[in-house]
Amino acid sequence: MILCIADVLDSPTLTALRNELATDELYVDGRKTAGWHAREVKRNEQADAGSAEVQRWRERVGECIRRHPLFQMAARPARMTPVRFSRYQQGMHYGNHVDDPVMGGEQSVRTDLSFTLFLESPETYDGGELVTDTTAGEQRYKLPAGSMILYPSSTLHRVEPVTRGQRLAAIGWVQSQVRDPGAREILFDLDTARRQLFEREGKSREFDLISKSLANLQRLWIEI
Ligand SMILES: O=C(O)CCC(=O)C(=O)O
Ligand SMILES: [Fe+2]
Repeated sequence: MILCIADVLDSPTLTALRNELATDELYVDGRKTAGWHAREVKRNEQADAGSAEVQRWRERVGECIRRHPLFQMAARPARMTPVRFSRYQQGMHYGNHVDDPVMGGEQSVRTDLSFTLFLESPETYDGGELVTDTTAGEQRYKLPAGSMILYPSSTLHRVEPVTRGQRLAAIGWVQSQVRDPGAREILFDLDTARRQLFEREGKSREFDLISKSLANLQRLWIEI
């Protein structure tokens, strides 16, 4: 399941964050954190370590993502990597690759889900689409600033070359409490359906039975 989540960051937060990330000195070559095969195709910059202020922003953005109700429902996060800020200036890109199955940090994270939170308005740059390359064909994503795409880390994907302006994004990886993507989607669908039912009819007998099933499926499938 691939999900786009709107309004993860509001406009004043985005403006403040873009100001913070406007300094060239913050960035290092993105190849530093790529696995040996991805390094071949990775041409971007990252503000990973940076100043104490950047560090605070990484935590703050991570919290905004973690707290988002739709992210909670879709990802069921057990662990997350620290958020990484990446910048693609004109000519930069990240060719087709698959993300490493385990990411380091203080804690290892099995990468079940990857996310990209777009930080620049799409009109301000050309190119820079995130492209997922699946057996069903390619899908291209270039979302409004503050919106995020959540996709299975098992997907082959790339970032198209930026041909004007710059692409700024916050990216990261999630280990889910529900390892199986099919099971995760069933929980997401049931939770969505019961919330819609509740909005329409309040706390009905049907709502209670779906809630019971949802809770019992979680007992079967959740690993903590
Ligand atoms: O910036 C993006 O949208 C994705 C970046 C990416 O694929 C990665 O860092 O592994
Ligand atoms: Fe990737």
